[in-house]
Parts: sequence; structure tokens; C-alpha cells
Amino acid sequence: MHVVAAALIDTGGRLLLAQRQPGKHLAGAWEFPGGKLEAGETPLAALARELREELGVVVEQAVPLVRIPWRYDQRELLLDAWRVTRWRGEPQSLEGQALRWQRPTGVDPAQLAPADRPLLQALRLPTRYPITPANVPLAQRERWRERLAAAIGHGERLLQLRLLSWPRAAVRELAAELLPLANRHGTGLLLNGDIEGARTLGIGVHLKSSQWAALAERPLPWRQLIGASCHDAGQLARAVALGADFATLSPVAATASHPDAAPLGWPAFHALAEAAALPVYALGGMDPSMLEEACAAGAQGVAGIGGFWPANL
Ligand SMILES: Nc1nc2c([nH]c(=O)n2[C@H]2C[C@H](O)[C@@H](COP(=O)(O)OP(=O)(O)OP(=O)(O)O)O2)c(=O)[nH]1
Repeated sequence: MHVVAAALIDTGGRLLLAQRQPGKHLAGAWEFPGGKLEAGETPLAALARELREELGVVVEQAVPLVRIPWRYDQRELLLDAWRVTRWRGEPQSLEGQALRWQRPTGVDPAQLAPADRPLLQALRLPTRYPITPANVPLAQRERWRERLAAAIGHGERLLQLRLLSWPRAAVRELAAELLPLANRHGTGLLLNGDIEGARTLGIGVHLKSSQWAALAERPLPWRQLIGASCHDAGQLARAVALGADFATLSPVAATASHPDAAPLGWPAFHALAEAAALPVYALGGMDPSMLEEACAAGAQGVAGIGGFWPANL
């Protein structure tokens, strides 16, 4: 089943959500306005029709956002999301559905239809995901605290603390020190592998595939981000099944940190990212200048270590 969904964002940056009505599939869940394609209809025509019928607005311009293949118990669908960048008319509830405008960062993913959670994350996650070098000596703690604070100050909105040689307590302590600044800027901090630390601090965690394999369910509440390291379609599917907010898919290109791994290359990355039901960052041999290439290959953005930490920061 092909379903189109619209992200309408007003000039104040608020997103329009509608509540599914009693008696319908997923009744009570909040969703993006839209609906099923009718026979012979193009996605854009369906989007225009649904928004006219449900909200009384005329779509003037819309661009593709993401396509999320999703399976509910009884049905399988392709949620084809569009960002409506221009419309005419004030959205009103023409079918009795509750409507609300909300900042994407304020939306509780738990209240959304499950297939809409990755769509929400695609809207609110940034296009860059810097990761600290693994081999930073503990003796350079102060230097790295300053670098991370500067990165937050310069606009980084997602950071992974991957300080593999440090005791976990030291990484947690650093995260706790950075947290007030990160919260002020709306930057998501993620610990590498430390679910317990993330739970205690109320922050995110980034998990490798072997950690995913050992889990039966999402280990943190929806308001704390979970990233998943993936290398193939099976791992991406497992990350989706366990409710990860996003994945990294690597290595796209040859990389010094994992010299033995065979690079995927852009075509394979593209196919995997497109089929995955969550936002995917390109990782491995990436630097920020490759963002455009990555987005053209279906990525949420670029993630990396070297190249993301300018020497002067
Ligand atoms: N319109 C819309 N549907 C969504 C979203 N997320 C999501 O999982 N869906 C699902 C719910 C439905 O199973 C299907 C869309 O069908 P629809 O909006 O035409 O719903 P409907 O109630 O008329 O369909 P039905 O229950 O009568 O079969 O996609 C979303 O954001 N917008």
C-alpha cells in the first residue's frame, strides 16, 4: 500500500500533526496528514487531493522528504513523505480530526504512528554527526572538553563520545559537564555503547551491532536518542525492529580506522539506505565536504571522525 504523508512546517518552524480517528487503523495515534494513493494517481496528485480533502489547503510546492517501507501486523506500506514548502489556505479540520502545530523537537515519538517515528527523526536530525577519535588519551581530557564545547557552540547538533580507552566513569563525567551547554543548544550527546550511563544521564547512546543482537527491545525511552552502527541490510532491519532512531552505515569509502573492511561504495549505500526504515548517516572515509554526495545517495547526512575536528577548534 502506497501512502503519501505531508510535513507542513509553518514560518515559525512548527509542524502540523493530525490525530487518527476512532475506528481507524492506529486510532488515537498522531500522524502526518495524507492517505492512500487512488488507482492511477501519482504521489504528488494524491498529496494534493488528501490535503484539499482533509485540511482545505492547496499544495503549491512540495519536495520529496523520505520513503519509509513499514510493516504493521495486518498491512505493509510505503510511507512516502513530502515536505510541503508552499501552500495556500489555513489548514482546518475538515474530517473532524484533531490538529496541532508543534515544534519537531517537542513531538513525543511515542504518540506517533510507528512508521512516522523515522520520519520525525529525519526532520529533526542534523546532516552532520561527528564522532570523537577513539584513541584520545585521558591526559587530553581538558583539550577535548574544550573542543567538544566549541563544536556545540559552532552549531554541531549531534555528537558521539567514542573514547574507547577511557574508563566509562570518565566519559560519563565529561558528558555530564557538557550536558548543560548541549541542552541549551539542542545538541544530542551520545555515549558509545554505555546504555547504563546514557540512562543515568538522560542522554543518547550509540550501539554497535553485537550490542543490538543481545537486546530484546529498545533500551531507552523515546526522548533519548539511539544510534545503531550497521554494515548490511540485516543489521539495518534489526536496528529498525528494535526502535533505533537512526543508523550509521559503513564503510562507504576506505577508512584508516577500519583498514580491513571492504568499502560499500555509493551505489550499494544508496540501495541500502533507501530500503531502510530509518535515517542513515554515511560513515567511513567521509568528511563534511561529501554531504551533498551523501544526500544524493539517500543519506540523512555524513558521520565521521577525521575531517570533523578541525585543528583550530
Ligand atoms: N495518512 C497517514 N497514514 C499513515 C501515517 N503513518 C502511518 O503509519 N499511516 C498508515 C495508517 C494507515 O494504515 C495507512 C494510511 O491510510 P489512510 O490514512 O488512508 O487511512 P484510512 O484510515 O483511510 O485507511 P483504513 O484504516 O480505512 O484502511 O497508513 C501518516 O503519517 N499519515
